[in-house]
Amino acid sequence: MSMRTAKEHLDTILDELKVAQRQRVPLAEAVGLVLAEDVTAAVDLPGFDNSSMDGYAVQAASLEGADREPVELRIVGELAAGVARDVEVGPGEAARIMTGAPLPAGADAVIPVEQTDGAPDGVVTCRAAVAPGQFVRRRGEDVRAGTAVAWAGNVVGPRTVALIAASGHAECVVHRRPHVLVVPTGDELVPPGEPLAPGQIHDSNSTMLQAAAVAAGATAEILPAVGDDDDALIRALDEAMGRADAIVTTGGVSMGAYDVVKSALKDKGVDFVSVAMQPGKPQGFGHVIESSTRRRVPLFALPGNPVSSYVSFEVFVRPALRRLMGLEPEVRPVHPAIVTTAMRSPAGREQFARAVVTRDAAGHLVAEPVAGQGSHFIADLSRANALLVIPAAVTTVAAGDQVEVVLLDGEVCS
Ligand SMILES: Nc1nc2c(c(=O)[nH]1)N[C@H]1C(S)=C(S)[C@@H](COP(=O)(O)OP(=O)(O)OC[C@H]3O[C@@H](n4cnc5c(N)ncnc54)[C@H](O)[C@@H]3O)O[C@H]1N2
Ligand code: MOO
Repeated sequence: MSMRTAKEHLDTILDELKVAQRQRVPLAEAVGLVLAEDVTAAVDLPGFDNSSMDGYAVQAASLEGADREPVELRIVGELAAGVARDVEVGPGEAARIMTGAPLPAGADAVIPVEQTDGAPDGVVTCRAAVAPGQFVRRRGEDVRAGTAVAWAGNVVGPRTVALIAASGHAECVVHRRPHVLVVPTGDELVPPGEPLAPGQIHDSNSTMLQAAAVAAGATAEILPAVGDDDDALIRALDEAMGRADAIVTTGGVSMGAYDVVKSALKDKGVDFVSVAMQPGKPQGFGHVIESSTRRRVPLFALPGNPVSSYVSFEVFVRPALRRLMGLEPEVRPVHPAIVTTAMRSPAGREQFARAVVTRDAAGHLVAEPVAGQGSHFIADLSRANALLVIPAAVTTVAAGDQVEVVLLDGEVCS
């Protein structure tokens, strides 16, 4: 087995991945995805001159001096939001108007109802002058029909979908959301919630990897655990890979007598390598080919130890899924933090230790490594909110040293 750095392994993976195909989807399904085409407004925004206040549409000239001496105007009609503009306002006239209703022909301003006696019909008494254009939202002042409102490469969020919807579209073209197949392996695995026989454990990696894939923006499903049998693994993959954009297996990649993923896939396009990192040393990556369609699907063979599996997903699979989705950046940012306790790290292996990161009174990040740094400590993995990254050349870290941390849940609390 060749030995490579985590960065080299990630670069190898990213080099071999292409951004997912484009697909037209309803706006609600586009959130979190990247636009593959510019979006052009089909309509002006606002679509017509309209009122920003409940009040009366008037000619501003009719209310000259109304701030000194109230002016009476004849009510010639009423406009609610959603109605056609079938009223005309002349000098000395007013039309009762609601917020969002079209400004009637002839009117050039709106006096808010609070500055009048609020008469529903007949004559309205106005106690303020208005400037031309006051409380009028002009057609096209926000967006002109035919102009671009969102661009290929933009990540679609709630505000983008508001604009695209207002601009006249129910759908947009994005890079497809990848679907991930999570494939647990090992005769010892039992689905969560089921009773355990001697030697068995609950399959916790699958749920973890599915959740991590969904958190990264993909959809994911879990296949029934495959036993330590090469043919069973190949059959399971071939049956399901038609619906997958990426496959993540867990377990069966090290040196054991029953390491099924490695033995079944090493001649089927997957490279098994040792990565100079801890945890996560044994890794597999390559493209497997669906026998009926010859379609190539990227496959990540992650180690079975729960912490190794999680760290491998974070360091390799998450950036890869983002690449498939056309998202940047590929990796989470690193931040400086002060470590609270001394640590040792193996020579020649980059360490991704788990830590609880908080903010001190001065606002600096402080990283407390969790007690259990072995690859099987699920409780400490769950408690941690950061990976503390120790470079391969560093073997000891003293309390108070500055280290680099990757925050797993975004911001930290103090
Ligand atoms: N002789 C050697 N042994 C091992 C080496 C080595 O270099 N030489 N590497 C160790 C390292 S590092 C790792 S990491 C693991 C990787 O093991 P595998 O990927 O082959 O995984 P398994 O042997 O199938 O399982 C390891 C461990 O994880 C548990 N497991 C597996 N799947 C799940 C699951 N879905 N949910 C929860 N837990 C799971 C499994 O029961 C084992 O305890 O190899 C070391 N050994
Ligand atoms: O590399 Mo293994 O992933 O240490 O536990």
